Amino acid sequence: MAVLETAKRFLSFFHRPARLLVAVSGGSDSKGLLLALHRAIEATGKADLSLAACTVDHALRPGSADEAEAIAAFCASLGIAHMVKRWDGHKPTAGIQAAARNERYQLLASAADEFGATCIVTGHTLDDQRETILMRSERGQGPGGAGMARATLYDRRFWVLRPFLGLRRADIRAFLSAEGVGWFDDPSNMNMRFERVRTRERLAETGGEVAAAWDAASRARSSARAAAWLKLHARVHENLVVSFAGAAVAGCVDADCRRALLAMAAVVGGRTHPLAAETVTRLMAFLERDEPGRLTAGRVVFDRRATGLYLYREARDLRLLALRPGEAGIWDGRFTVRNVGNGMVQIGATNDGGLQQERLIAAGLPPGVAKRASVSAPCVVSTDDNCVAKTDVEPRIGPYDTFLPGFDLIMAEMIAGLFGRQPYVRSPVHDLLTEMER
Ligand SMILES: Nc1ncnc2c1ncn2[C@@H]1O[C@H](COP(=O)(O)OP(=O)(O)OP(=O)(O)O)[C@@H](O)[C@H]1O
Repeated sequence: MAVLETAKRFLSFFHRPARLLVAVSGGSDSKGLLLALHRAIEATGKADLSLAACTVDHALRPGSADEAEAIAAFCASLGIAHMVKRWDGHKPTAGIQAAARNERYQLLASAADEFGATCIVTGHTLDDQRETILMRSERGQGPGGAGMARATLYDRRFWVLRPFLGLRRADIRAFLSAEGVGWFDDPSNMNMRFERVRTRERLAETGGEVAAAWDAASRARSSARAAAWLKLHARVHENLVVSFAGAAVAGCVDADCRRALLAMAAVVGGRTHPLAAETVTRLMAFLERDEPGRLTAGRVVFDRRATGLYLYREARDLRLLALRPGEAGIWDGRFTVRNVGNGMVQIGATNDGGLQQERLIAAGLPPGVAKRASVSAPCVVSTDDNCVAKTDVEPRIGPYDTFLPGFDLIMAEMIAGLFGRQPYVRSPVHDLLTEMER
């Protein structure tokens, strides 16, 4: 049967020993995944692979706690350790699905920590994939906008693997029915307020044809080309300025190079998302003019000079971040700062641009660029009386540090390296890009 075979094949890719945390919502996909992985381990007698499970109770509707308990009982019947994580924090009225998703991944990662898991596994299916591709392409990412990766690194800590991404939901349901196991149907899956639900309806009408044109392997190849272009042409100075040689800029008409440039711009601007399509059009027109000048987009100044193109953070809206001793936080989306001193500190934009400016000039940047870029450097602007401020500062790779899709790993590694960062955590499966994305 396709479902069980898929589970067995997936397990065969693992570096051993491994402990997989299965994210089980109680819907058919994740319940089918848990059961299929359990049966696959039973059938192959792989003692060096084990399962644990976690259910996130979003506490958004009555009865959710009972459903979580029912999943706990199902796991107990299989002898699988299970944990319920409840979302107790503030729940916004707008964007509830996105907020629930962020919270869910955080809670799953904390469960993975507690279980000593090697990775997290979710039950996304081909049906989910088609919806995602259609939604993203309609949001302006063009036809065939990116789909989900089979493997995504969450928060630089855990790989989230999606072994059923090539399977249809109907097959998983048939597998569960044959095993005599039922599932919950989440009522929010019927709520037409949600974009995903509307997309699902439309796909059902068109038979899923619209969304088929995307494949992870070609995206991974494009990512590799983008990385090669960055290696040749991009330089990072003091983690504040990214420069490109003048001749390289003309290359941005190529889609891969453009993606690389936009990813760098997102890092410099401290943003997780790429620029909107109309802003990209404006930027490309500016670059094609090939004349000295400045354009600001997505909190980044694109400073075009005879010597090249320079990207740096615009000196606006640089907020303060207060950190207690031992605490870490993200400043301006661009730097993770940890307070390793003994007093409270406030991080803000530098009040001594002069020193930074000298460093940037010494690194070979035009004085005008050095001057403008230096004022967006992080710095301790105040600390408690009689305390010595001490901080660890690390640059953030905004587009990839929270969710890094496997097909962008090569480009993300290149960017992280240019910013002097350690490589991302390795995936627990062999040869991620060739085997997982096939
Ligand atoms: N409440 C939950 N508790 C544990 N796992 C969950 C929960 N909700 C979803 N998941 C996991 O995520 C998978 C996808 O679920 P669903 O399609 O509802 O989420 P999504 O919001 O579309 O996906 P994404 O994880 O990309 O946000 C499920 O198969 C399951 O593995």
